[in-house]
Amino acid sequence: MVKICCIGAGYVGGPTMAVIALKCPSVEVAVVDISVPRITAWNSDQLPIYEPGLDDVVKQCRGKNLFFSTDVEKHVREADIVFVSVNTPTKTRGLGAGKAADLTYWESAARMIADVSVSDKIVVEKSTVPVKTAEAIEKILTHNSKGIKFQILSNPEFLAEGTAIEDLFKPDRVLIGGRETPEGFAAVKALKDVYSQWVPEERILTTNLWSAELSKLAANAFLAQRISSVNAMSALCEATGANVSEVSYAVGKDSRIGPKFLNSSVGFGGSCFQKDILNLVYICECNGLPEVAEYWKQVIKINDYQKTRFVNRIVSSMFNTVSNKKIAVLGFAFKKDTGDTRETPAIDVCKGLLGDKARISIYDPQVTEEQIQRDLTMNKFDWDHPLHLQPMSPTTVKQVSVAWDAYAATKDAHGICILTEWDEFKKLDYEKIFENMQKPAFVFDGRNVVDAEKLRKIGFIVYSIGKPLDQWLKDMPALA
Ligand SMILES: NC(=O)C1=CN([C@@H]2O[C@H](COP(=O)(O)OP(=O)(O)OC[C@H]3O[C@@H](n4cnc5c(N)ncnc54)[C@H](O)[C@@H]3O)[C@@H](O)[C@H]2O)C=CC1
Ligand SMILES: O=C(O)[C@H]1O[C@H](OP(=O)(O)OP(=O)(O)OC[C@H]2O[C@@H](n3ccc(=O)[nH]c3=O)[C@H](O)[C@@H]2O)[C@H](O)[C@@H](O)[C@@H]1O
Repeated sequence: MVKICCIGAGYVGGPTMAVIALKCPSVEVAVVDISVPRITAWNSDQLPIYEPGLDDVVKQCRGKNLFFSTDVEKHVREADIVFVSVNTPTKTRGLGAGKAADLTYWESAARMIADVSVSDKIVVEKSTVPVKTAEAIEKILTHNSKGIKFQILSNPEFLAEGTAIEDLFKPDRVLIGGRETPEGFAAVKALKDVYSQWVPEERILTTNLWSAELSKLAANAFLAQRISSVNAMSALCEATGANVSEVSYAVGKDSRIGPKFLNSSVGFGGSCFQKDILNLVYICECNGLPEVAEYWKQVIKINDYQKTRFVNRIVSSMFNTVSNKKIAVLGFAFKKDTGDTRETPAIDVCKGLLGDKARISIYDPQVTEEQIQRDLTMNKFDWDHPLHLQPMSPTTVKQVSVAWDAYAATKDAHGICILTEWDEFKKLDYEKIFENMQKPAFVFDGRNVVDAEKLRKIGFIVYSIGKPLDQWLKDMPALA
């Protein structure tokens, strides 16, 4: 029986391994982590991450061929294939701070693998890493290996949160990069044999190591670039009276461009887009390509601009001050169908409003009060370290409260900001909400989820990102 061990039981390691266990009953899969609470949660009825369909998959395999454990060394020692899916945060100190990937967790995992191994192993990079990381990992493993042979593969993950199980069941592609040597080809084949138990042959792409590593960074950069492109257009739409949804639709109808990933928003969030682009920028700079670095930096600049623009629009529409006004924030997660708040645009928007002394009442169906308070007090990039290593800030932001539903959050509010596209926000009783708000009552829709015309008929002043502006908003222009 092939034994797989995955180091890192997070958003990638957990779901990916659960699906491998489900689809490959003859493979034994152990997912290990240094975080005790995380592993305890994986072994309970309350899984540590919210992901549609995940509970079902875990329930079918856990205890049969899927195990979650903190005994990292034992499972690594026994495994034939070791996936490494640990954090690769942005460095906050030293060389490359604010851009380069911090490979501390990766390096310590590699050293541990070398220390405990007593048989040959395939080591798979599942985390997103800078191109050429495999070379460094190979050095660590071979210099400490006591004669044991390691083959390094790059097998980046392309799942998106909220649709992880669907994405893993039917991936657009699985990418495996390896050394172009007989041993390298054999390792690639061994991993391919795992995926080919449910992924059609033509969707499993094999490349050299560097192409696989770089393709992951490139894919995220291209995806984020599309959002920044449409968000840049949203600003121009507001200035000209064009409607960004109509523009996206018309542009996306070109089969060379395609319709997906063209929704204008308050900005992209999530643990990876910004981190991976910063990493790409750093790699370009290190390789003497400042023009290329500058090109990709712009994707992040536009994303920051979009969040700032949104805050400025709120403040300027409300007579240029939100001081002591209650603003209801609907949605805090970085997208719907996840409780993940890493790098969510809601953090920057809330901080912007707090900077103007607003009182904020937040409702999100999947995010806890503790998480929101931590997010609003944590330093940038601290969120991407293992949970037990994150600073536990004892301070809470007094002007922020967390409500149990959208009606409580919006009661007596002056304005509503919609920051996550949860389906339930489309179906709220906005007449009731309007009655219970201060007047004039504002809705700032950062996700274009509400029917703006319907809300205007109720009496709201509505701002929908990238859409023609109400007369009120035209009369109160926002500085970008
Ligand atoms: N979240 C996502 O949707 C995607 C993430 N990725 C990449 O996958 C990697 C992991 O991301 P997530 O799963 O989101 O992170 P995560 O933070 O949810 O999980 C990482 C886990 O690794 C554990 N860990 C860290 N060092 C360890 C060590 N030395 N030994 C054992 N466990 C250790 C942490 O405790 C944590 O539970 C990152 O490189 C990320 O860029 C790639 C595709 C999608
Ligand atoms: O490497 C990763 O971590 C993953 O990053 C993204 O997945 P994820 O961040 O989970 O979610 P996305 O659906 O890509 O959304 C990212 C952000 O962009 C925003 N977005 C997305 C699409 C769109 O049209 N407009 C838009 O603003 C979302 O609301 C969200 O804030 C990629 O889609 C995955 O392929 C990749 O594996």
